[in-house]
Amino acid sequence: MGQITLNKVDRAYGKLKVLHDINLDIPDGEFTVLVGPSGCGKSTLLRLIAGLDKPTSGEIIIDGKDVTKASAADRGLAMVFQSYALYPHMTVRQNLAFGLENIRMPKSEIESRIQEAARMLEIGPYLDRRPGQLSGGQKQRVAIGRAVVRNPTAFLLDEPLSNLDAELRITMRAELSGLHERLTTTMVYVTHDQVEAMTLADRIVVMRAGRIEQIGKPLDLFHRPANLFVAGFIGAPRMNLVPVTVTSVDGDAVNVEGPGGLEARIACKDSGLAPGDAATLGIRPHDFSEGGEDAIEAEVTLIEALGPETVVHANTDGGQKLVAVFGGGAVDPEAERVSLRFDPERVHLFNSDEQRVN
Ligand SMILES: Nc1ncnc2c1ncn2[C@@H]1O[C@H](COP(=O)(O)OP(=O)(O)OP(=O)(O)O)[C@@H](O)[C@H]1O
Repeated sequence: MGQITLNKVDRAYGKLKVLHDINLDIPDGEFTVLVGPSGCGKSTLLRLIAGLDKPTSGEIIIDGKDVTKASAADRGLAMVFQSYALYPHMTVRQNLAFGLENIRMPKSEIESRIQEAARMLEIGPYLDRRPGQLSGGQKQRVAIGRAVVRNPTAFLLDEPLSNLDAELRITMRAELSGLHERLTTTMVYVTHDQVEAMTLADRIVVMRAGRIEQIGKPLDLFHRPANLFVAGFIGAPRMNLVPVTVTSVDGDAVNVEGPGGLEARIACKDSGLAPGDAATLGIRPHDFSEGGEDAIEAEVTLIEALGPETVVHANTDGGQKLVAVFGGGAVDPEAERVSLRFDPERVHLFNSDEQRVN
């Protein structure tokens, strides 16, 4: 089992409140990823679950048991850190065995767990080396191995891949995903890398300034962000956020106008918007196509030809910056102006409280 529940959890350091009213239910076996900008409280939340820190108020329940006041050792969880946290003077084998020897596990059981973890993580050839004789990727495998041998109720991983180079991160990402599939153990994973979040998570928890903004499956967050913050945070390049004015509202649509001659009729019922209201139109860079009627005219500021894709940066006549992504070769790399068209069915409309209304 590995069901984790947080009820009304707050954490303050003196007067600084870093977590506000966190309510989160992580089902057994789920891969949950906590994302958000630097300083939003992801690591603090993970440390509270781990028992390395205690909430100022609220409760933490693991498998139906209130562990709010329990020590880290009594929670049956295993943590993996960005910095690996291996003992430098011990061999890999000793690093893996250390926690198990401390709880006086029989030697034969320790050895069989080490062999199993070594096989799973392909670290068998390095068991007699010290951490200083390993590459970054190998060290991180050992750090994960040390968690695996403990057979924990849940894995808590704090940016485990951020010290690795780009190529290795991709490999390790796939391996972590495979590990979760094999072990089916709950994993709670902190990252600020949204590709990691999108590819690893069963559910993503998006945080901002100590609060949860939205919890959902990766593609639900991408297609149905609850608010402007989540819309801007999930997806790369970032969603274009264009200020618009509501010109009219009828039963099932809102008409808006904006910079560069932008005019759009967006299907939405009960938006609460009225003519004259300020709103924000969200358009994903991949949802633009070139030219046609109703297009937004803009001056090109940069074209990045990446091969399979071309990223166009442009400024509308009203000074609105836009980013559009087209297929490779779809745009003349020397173009000075561009006409950007979007499908009103694919855009997002946000009210002045930053909530999505369509
Ligand atoms: N021991 C502490 N004392 C005082 N403030 C702290 C302490 N630990 C964390 N904070 C503050 O709490 C806030 C949240 O920090 P936390 O490390 O949880 O953020 P994070 O989202 O994990 O950030 P990052 O992505 O940069 O690691 C920050 O403003 C940080 O300065």
